[in-house]
Amino acid sequence: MTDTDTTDQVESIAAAIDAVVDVVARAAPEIRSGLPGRRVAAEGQNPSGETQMAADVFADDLLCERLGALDGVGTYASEERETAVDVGSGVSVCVDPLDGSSNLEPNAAMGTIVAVYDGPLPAAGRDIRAAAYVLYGPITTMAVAREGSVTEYVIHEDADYDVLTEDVRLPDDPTVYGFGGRVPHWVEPFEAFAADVESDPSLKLRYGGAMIGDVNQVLTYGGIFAYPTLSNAPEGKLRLQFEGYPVGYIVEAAGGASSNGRRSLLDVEKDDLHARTPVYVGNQELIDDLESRFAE
Ligand SMILES: O=P(O)(O)OC[C@H]1O[C@](O)(COP(=O)(O)O)[C@@H](O)[C@@H]1O
Ligand SMILES: [Mg+2]
Ligand SMILES: [Mg+2]
Repeated sequence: MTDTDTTDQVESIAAAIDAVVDVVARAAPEIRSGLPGRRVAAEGQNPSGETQMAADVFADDLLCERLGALDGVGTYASEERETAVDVGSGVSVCVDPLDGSSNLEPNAAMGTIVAVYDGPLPAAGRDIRAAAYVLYGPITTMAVAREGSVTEYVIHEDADYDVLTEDVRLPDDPTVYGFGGRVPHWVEPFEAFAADVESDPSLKLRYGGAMIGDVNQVLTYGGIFAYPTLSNAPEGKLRLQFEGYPVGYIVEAAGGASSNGRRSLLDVEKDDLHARTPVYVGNQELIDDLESRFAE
């Protein structure tokens, strides 16, 4: 491969990332406005064995169609479909079309997550070139991580979007934590860590049940989000390609840390597209402390 090829490749990946981010931002108001009639179960289950909501299927179909049509996108995969779809040549795009869709019924926050990999799927964490999430909160925002920095945008109803914050950084002094999974299923090292976090007077529980909402609080206030290993599910619940890698990449690009309990999420490798992983993301010192419990 020549130097020119390498430069061309870098440029075409950057152009594909620009296009993916633009499509996701512009689709967000449409996804949001498509939710009201779709807060009901669809017929099928997703490959993780979870009941799909009509909104999961709707968002997946819409994103597959729009992202799959882009020049420079080679593969589309999502949490909602068994196998990746070959859509051309270029980067691989992995999507969690609706993150936290069990929040549809109680009308609480949800997200859309996208990861762009330079390589075939299932990709390695270090193949990730960009990651983004949309947060459907009281307003619609989007965080985009690429080249080691995170930019936050506000997305307007007409699908235009503006920069809110450049170079988003986790605050140095963490104040929030949110831990998923049933407490009786937490394992001893995590229980001990959680007990210390709970007794720290500078930290308070803020847990909303959609990873993207909970992670965005960590990005905003500093702290830690975990969906941990569980005694009845050692790999936890969240999926590496669609949730673990992108959220780890975003939090690390914002100056925080990510872990599966032992190493950065980006260094975890699994050869199943829908493989799960424990997820711990937040301020470096909290992740270091967490990892030290699992190392004991
Ligand atoms: O229902 P539980 O066990 O509280 O799990 C909550 C976690 O599951 C998720 O909803 C999984 O994501 P999906 O909604 O995309 O399946 C996370 O957003 C959230 O952190
Ligand atoms: Mg999810
Ligand atoms: Mg989902």
